[in-house]
Amino acid sequence: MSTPATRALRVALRGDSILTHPRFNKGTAFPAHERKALGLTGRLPFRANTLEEQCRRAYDQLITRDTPIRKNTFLQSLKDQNWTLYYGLLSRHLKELIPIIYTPTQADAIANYSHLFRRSEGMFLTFPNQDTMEEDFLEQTRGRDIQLFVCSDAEAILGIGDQGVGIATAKSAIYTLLGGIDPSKAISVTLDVGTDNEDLLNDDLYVGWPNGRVRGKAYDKFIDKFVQLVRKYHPHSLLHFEDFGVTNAKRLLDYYRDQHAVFNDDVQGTGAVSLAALLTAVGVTKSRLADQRIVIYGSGTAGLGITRQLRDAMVQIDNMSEADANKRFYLMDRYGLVRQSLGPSKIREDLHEFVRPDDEWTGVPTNDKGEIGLFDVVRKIKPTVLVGCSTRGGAFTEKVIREMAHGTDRPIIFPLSNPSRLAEVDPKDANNWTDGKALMASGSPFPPCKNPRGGKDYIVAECNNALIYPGLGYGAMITQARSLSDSMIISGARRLASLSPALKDPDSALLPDFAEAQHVNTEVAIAVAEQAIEEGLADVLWKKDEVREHVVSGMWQPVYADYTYDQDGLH
Ligand SMILES: NC(=O)c1ccc[n+]([C@@H]2O[C@H](COP(=O)([O-])OP(=O)(O)OC[C@H]3O[C@@H](n4cnc5c(N)ncnc54)[C@H](O)[C@@H]3O)[C@@H](O)[C@H]2O)c1
Ligand SMILES: O=C(O)C[C@H](O)C(=O)O
Ligand SMILES: [Mn+2]
Repeated sequence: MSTPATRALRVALRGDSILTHPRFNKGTAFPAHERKALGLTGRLPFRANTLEEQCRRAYDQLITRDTPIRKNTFLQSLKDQNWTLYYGLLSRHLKELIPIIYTPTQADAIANYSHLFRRSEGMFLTFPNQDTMEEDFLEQTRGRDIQLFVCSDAEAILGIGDQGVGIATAKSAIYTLLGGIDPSKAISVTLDVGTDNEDLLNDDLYVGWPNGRVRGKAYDKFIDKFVQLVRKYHPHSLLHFEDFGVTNAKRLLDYYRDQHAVFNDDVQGTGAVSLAALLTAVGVTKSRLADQRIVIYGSGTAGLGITRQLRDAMVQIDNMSEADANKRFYLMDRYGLVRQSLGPSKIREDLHEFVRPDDEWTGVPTNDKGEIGLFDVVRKIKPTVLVGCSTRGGAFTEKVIREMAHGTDRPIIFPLSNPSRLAEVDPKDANNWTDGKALMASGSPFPPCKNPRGGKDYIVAECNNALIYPGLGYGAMITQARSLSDSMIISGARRLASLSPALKDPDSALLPDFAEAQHVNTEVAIAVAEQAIEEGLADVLWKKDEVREHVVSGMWQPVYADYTYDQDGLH
């Protein structure tokens, strides 16, 4: 039975209003009987197309756009018109189009958001309007079964910093594309608390709130007001945090994780995908996680998230004590190696477990500020693993990489900073400098590398959290898990690692290709759902052997539904 409100909405969805509604619109794919029932016969050209034909036409239009950013704006318009066609097209050209709607092109789209702006998408909750936040929230969510909120305050967008507004919509689209989440059940939320980006503040066309960033108690109160609305009206939803600044990301995650199913992608998603890549790499080098000496270059949100995830995996998988596992890590930041004598003014409190003692470094050269740089760290400790999440493009110089290759046979090198120009090293260079011995994975997509010793090209795995976060999130959502536990995340990472090509052929990529990203995320979701049930965190009563079927059948697919229409409206 439809309520008067939904009936009114259904009856209203006729004619132009259905053609301009991206969720229900089929464009030329409306069949004759639906055209007749919905008042569309005179609004559409005669011939009805299949989705396949529409995808062909859209693709032909897309490829006339000659730059990635023009392709991105074209696809954004398509998304505003017709979700089924948009996701149908992306699914048919996954590998080619993910870099257009997501990393790396998304970085340019966000940096130019105010100038490319055509139509708003998702929810905007802005600091000066906080008195009406509940009304504004309900205006878009009332009566809807929202299962996923993807929110960002845009303080640390990829490696390009404070952008005021942006990112949540692309991350949400990837959930649908790769994780099968119904786009009508997901909502992206911009939490606009201002920006400290002077270029934006001086730009007359900037669409966000032109004010310095709100911080401290006022910021916390604003965020809390939003989180409490999510909890009150959608207690079973997943709340995904994206690209918050380093002073907020982990703090908010820790604060809310016992209250609601929250997930921070930069901390946990990045930790999980990096763990999967490293599990495969140590399989190739026939060693254990616990045997590695790991340098984390850039100890911000992602750097610490990766460190803690790898550390926890050493404890869980290799039965190491936490204290011993902590010692396998050498964290670095803009002031060099994170070591005792830097003092509390430089070392954030959450890095304390990983601070190196000074006596370990006597005799090692320092700069005039007493800092130890990457080359000297590499020379002294001979790392087996070097991870970059510093936003410093080119920081892994030839000298550093060659030194690393002196100390270990198969250097494991992950330049994870995005977009491409911020990668700590171009994999092609690292490949040459190590004579093709490096085992690599990068945050943005890079082409395969020629093998300097002949033989087949080396495929650089794309170690981007999009290979796992849609599955982690969907696995938690479909089981209505009360939280997304560390064990659920480790299960997802292990499942991802088990699908890596390098497991079968050590010369292959460390992670599955993004062309497989839908299948991979489905498998991750199954592993996460199984673990949620095993841990007693799930709110569903499925037996283990039923999980796969529930996960797969619950996924939203970009295919047109048949509409029926009666006096109650559209169904
Ligand atoms: N591949 C992925 O899936 C993935 C996921 C998350 C983040 N990232 C990338 O990682 C990078 C960092 O993201 P974040 O969210 O952690 O940002 P962040 O700002 O929290 O962290 C960056 C850290 O690098 C440090 N840093 C800056 N200059 C440095 C230098 N010269 N040497 C050493 N450290 C330096 C900063 O002080 C900071 O602590 C971004 O480029 C982002 O795109 C990639
Ligand atoms: O957005 C991405 O491509 C990955 C990651 O979340 C990032 O912040 O770089
Ligand atoms: Mn991110």
